[in-house]
Amino acid sequence: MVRGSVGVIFGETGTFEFKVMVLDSSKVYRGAYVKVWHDASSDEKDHTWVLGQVMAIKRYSDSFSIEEAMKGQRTDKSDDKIVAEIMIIGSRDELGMLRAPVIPFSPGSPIFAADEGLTRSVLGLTGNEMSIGLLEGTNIKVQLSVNSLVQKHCSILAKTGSGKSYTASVLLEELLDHNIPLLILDPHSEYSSLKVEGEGSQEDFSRFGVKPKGYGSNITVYTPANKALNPDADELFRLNGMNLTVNDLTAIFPDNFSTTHTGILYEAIQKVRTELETYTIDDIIFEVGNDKSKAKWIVINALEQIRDTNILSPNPTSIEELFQKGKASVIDFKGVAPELQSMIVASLCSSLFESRKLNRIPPGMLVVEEAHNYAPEKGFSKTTSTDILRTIASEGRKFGLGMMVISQRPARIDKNVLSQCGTQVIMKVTNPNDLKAISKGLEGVTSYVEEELMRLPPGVAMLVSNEIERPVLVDIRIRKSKHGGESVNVLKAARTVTPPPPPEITYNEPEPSTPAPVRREMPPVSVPVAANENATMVDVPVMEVPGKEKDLAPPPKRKPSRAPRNEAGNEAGGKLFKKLFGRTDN
Ligand SMILES: Nc1ncnc2c1ncn2[C@@H]1O[C@H](COP(=O)(O)OP(=O)(O)OP(=O)(O)O)[C@@H](O)[C@H]1O
Repeated sequence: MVRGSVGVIFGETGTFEFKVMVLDSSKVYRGAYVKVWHDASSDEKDHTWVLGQVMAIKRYSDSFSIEEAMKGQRTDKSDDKIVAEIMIIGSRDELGMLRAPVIPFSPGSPIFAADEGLTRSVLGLTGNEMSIGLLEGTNIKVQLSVNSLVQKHCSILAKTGSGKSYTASVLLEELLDHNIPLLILDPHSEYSSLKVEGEGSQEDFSRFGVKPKGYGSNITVYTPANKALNPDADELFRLNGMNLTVNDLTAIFPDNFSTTHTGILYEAIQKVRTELETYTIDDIIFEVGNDKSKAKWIVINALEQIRDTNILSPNPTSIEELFQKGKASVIDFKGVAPELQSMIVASLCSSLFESRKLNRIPPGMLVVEEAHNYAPEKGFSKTTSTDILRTIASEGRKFGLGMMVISQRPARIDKNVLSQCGTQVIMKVTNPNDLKAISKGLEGVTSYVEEELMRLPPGVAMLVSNEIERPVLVDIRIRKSKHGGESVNVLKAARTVTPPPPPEITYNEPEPSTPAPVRREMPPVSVPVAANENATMVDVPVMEVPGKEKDLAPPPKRKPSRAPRNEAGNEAGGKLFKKLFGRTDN
């Protein structure tokens, strides 16, 4: 036996694979990397170490009697034969190109456990900036390049509970350590825990060569709702409510505006613009009230719905505030209705892209959790945010705006978005449609890989990237910061004593002051509320409609059609507010 060899090639060999009789089963296991000296060619240039990987392993023995084994008398298993199937990956030539042997290996050649240098260079693991874990079954660090990850986008795909948000947070920690600005769209309040130092065994931290760390003041959590609904948020998130255009408004709830309604809105905004330098949604509502058609009520209703979300403000959250070097802004969508979420994503991402194009903000990364909800594949659903996410996916790299796409349903994400991701981190996936979507979108993903994905244990990911030669399995490192988004242990919760109810929240939301409107009291009248004009009638307060003789009078003073807002910045009790944010007691 050649010193250090872990097996010997036998049988028929090819240029893509060969079989090995295993001598040291602690070094040759499924997924292990091995090396073999190639000197079958007469050309000395081809004499080199070649890297291979164990794809399958079999064990057999024919030197025992079944009868004895059935009686449990087969205790000596030392004559078991272990056979491994090796797939040849190749070697690097003097130009750094990957080459596979053109002449098969000789049977009888010894194989060895691969060393770190060869494994790294042949696989192309040459990044040295972001440590995301260890090559599965080895102590070899897997490091990615920040530039490549951010510029060429990345995706993190896995079935629920397989470690998507954990892995995403590992990448985000690394990006924060490199001062990359992050904007995180967080539907489940999972990312605020980046603030807090992680817990875990010292052994785990040292295995991966990292130390616990909380990112504290580098993380700011914004709520598009309010602080009564989301007391953990640091700041309110608001969109610009001044000088809105027809497109701005119809994009919010597109289904609420037919062509007729858009026309009424257009006319009203044109008129408001001729009279006021700056105007609010209340001014538009008032002007729509001057329209003669019955259809105006639909428009007023839609505009009031938008106003009552309280997402519009004269003091909007600026992109410059959200996207800063070394900072992560988390938009926590807790308690925000899906249609409003996608409107916010559309508006926010458009501003982000425009600001980046104009170099008003530094290069950085947009992180989209549950991306199938914001950029769904055609045929699943329609959302206002799909177009801008597609644009960022296809054009973002030109401007240094990267996107991290995270989803548990790869089959349901817009293909144009998914296919633009140069780095894919895939964890356990079992749904056949999702597996198909992953393998369709990736080069080098074979049916072997699909099988591997179904069997991945938690915490292990398959890394597929333009930078590396073939998919590799990575044991994702422990988080430096605390993991959020743990699932609730229902049984444990049921067994614990119910705590006393929390103290009632009395919260005066410090909403920026809107210009105080003057209002008129109106009797209720019946108007249709659905998007079609023949819909059922309900009672709503109505604005005064100017009579014929009043048409000649100067334009009326702007007066919104509803009662003034209270100090908390909203009309507590608005039906839509309740629908969108779940409660109204703020
Ligand atoms: N690399 C890892 N090391 C240690 N634990 C991990 C790792 N990855 C995941 N876990 C554990 O697995 C659990 C599930 O992970 P995570 O919350 O990231 O799943 P998820 O896919 O985001 O789930 P969901 O779809 O429900 O949000 C967590 O409790 C986490 O502690």
